[in-house]
Amino acid sequence: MTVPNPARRTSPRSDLTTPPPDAAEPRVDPKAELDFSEIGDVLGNACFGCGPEVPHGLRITRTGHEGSTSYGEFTVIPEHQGAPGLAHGGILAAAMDEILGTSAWLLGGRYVTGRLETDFVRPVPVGSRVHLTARCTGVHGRKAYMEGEGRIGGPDGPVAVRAAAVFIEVPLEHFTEER
Ligand SMILES: CCCCCCCCCCCCCCCC(=O)SCCNC(=O)CCNC(=O)[C@H](O)C(C)(C)COP(=O)(O)OP(=O)(O)OC[C@H]1O[C@@H](n2cnc3c(N)ncnc32)[C@H](O)[C@@H]1OP(=O)(O)O
Repeated sequence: MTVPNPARRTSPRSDLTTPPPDAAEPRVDPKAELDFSEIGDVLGNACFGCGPEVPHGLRITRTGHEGSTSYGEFTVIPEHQGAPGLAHGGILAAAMDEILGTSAWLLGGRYVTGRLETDFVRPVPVGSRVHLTARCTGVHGRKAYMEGEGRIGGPDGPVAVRAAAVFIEVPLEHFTEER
């Protein structure tokens, strides 16, 4: 298996996903926190990332949060394969999108992913349990800056994937208007 180069940069952030100096500290909305366990109900269980019965979906389980830092897990199944025996990179990016979106949800607004940057640090074998963590690093206007990682071999195992993102707050009409 390829050994990650320790000299490689340790953050996937570009300038676009780095909060500006005047960004505000993230504040968890107590209402969003209360709804945290009911996100599945909000999404109607059809979400590719977290729908518990979506065929071949990621079926990410949200395992808890501390402040805006949220935790989740999923198992890479054969249908998530890219190269033989290994998770497809797009699947790992989708998993990061989901957990980053969960932390954005805790801020209380309706956020969508504007930009998602991903570093694939080590291959993830099919059958792996991936432990996901995400946090908000700052809020600036409608933009929430997010970062996180996915580990294999346990919650404290080596990092396999890192991501940074900008989520943009949108009005309800974003989801309801006809297109
Ligand atoms: C889905 C959630 C449902 C909620 C239910 C509960 C959820 C519970 C957890 C579930 C977790 C799910 C996690 C999956 C989350 C997705 O996967 S969401 C789906 C993927 N994303 C999309 O479909 C978004 C598609 N894009 C768009 O609709 C529009 O481009 C956007 C993002 C709304 C922005 O358009 P806009 O409203 O016209 O905003 P705009 O004025 O252009 O930009 C506003 C600011 O954002 C900045 N910005 C805009 N785009 C970018 C960008 N790509 N990069 C950097 N900055 C940007 C602008 O520079 C601007 O900055 P300032 O000038 O204010 O400093």
